[in-house]
Amino acid sequence: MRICFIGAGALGSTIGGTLARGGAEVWLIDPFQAHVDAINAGGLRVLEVGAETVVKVTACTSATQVGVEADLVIVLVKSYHTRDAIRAAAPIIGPRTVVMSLQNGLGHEDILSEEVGRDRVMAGKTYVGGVLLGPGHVRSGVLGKETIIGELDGRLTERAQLISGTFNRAGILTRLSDNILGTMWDKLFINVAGGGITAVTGLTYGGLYSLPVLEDCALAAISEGIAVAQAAGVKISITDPRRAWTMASAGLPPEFKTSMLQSLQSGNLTEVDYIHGSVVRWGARLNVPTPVNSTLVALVKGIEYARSDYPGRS
Ligand SMILES: NC(=O)C1=CN([C@@H]2O[C@H](COP(=O)(O)OP(=O)(O)OC[C@H]3O[C@@H](n4cnc5c(N)ncnc54)[C@H](OP(=O)(O)O)[C@@H]3O)[C@@H](O)[C@H]2O)C=CC1
Ligand SMILES: CC(C)(CO)C(=O)C(=O)O
Repeated sequence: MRICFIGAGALGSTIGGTLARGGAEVWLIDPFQAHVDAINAGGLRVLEVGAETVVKVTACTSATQVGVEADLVIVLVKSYHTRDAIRAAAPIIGPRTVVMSLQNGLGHEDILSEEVGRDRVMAGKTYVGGVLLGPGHVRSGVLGKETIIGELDGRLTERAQLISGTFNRAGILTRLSDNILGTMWDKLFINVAGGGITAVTGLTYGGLYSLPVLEDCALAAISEGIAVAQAAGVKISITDPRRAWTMASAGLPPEFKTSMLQSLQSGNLTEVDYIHGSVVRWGARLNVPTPVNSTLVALVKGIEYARSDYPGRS
């Protein structure tokens, strides 16, 4: 199976490297030239549970360099780059190409469907983690972490089985779901638990999980998400906010920083619109109040704006 990753940063490199090590034909596509050059020159260095392996994999900065159609395109750019990224991937998308997002948040499948057609789009969520340590060097958190994929209409198709088989053979624990929408909301609750609060406070998980008033705020944000999903008729498996709160920190050290905090600290935009913002948008549609998530969206956007050249800035 020829698998092309659109976005080969922390997670794209982690999952792409693991699939390549497992024997799949993998292409990593990313504009980060130094990263691409390092991978092509010396392989992708993957640090996993203290041991480093070097994986031979091909990287390039543009889909035009691949020269052949992909069987599977996995989208792992930050959410706000999704539309531009899938448009730029047109040269590798043919009649049989499946396009799948493993990004955090909600709404990517609608963007992808608008660009490539809904029949080509599958959905997925992953609990795998990755950190880019430098060009060509990634810390992988694949071990014991589940990935769930599925068709948008819930059918257990041959193509879905093929993809989950390829992932499992490579060592990525993958399950096929006939309720991928529920899976996507379950994962959203995990991100809602700590994303906005840590972005606003600058706290690592050690701090977040020490202060009861922050736990109350997190539980309130998750509860709003659960109420919205239930109003939308989504079959979620997390119905107790405390479960999402506990799951969000499972296996992570006190010094862990959420991706939303990491984005702010590295001077980038966050995915707040796709995480807390999804709860707010769905809540507005269904008449479910979401004041805690609305406040978190406003505050994170305020922090992003404070770094811009806004009128009156001294
Ligand atoms: N890292 C993790 O542990 C996890 C991440 N996720 C999700 O995965 C997604 C990716 O996150 P992560 O890997 O951390 O992010 P990164 O920022 O590390 O990687 C994204 C990469 O995509 C590149 N990119 C931007 N535009 C394009 C484009 N048009 N074509 C190809 N590549 C492009 C970026 O380059 P540039 O920097 O130049 O913009 C960057 O190198 C997010 O939705 C995140 O929420 C989900 C679970 C865990
Ligand atoms: C690892 C986890 C679940 C932590 O909230 C995450 O997905 C993130 O930080 O974006």
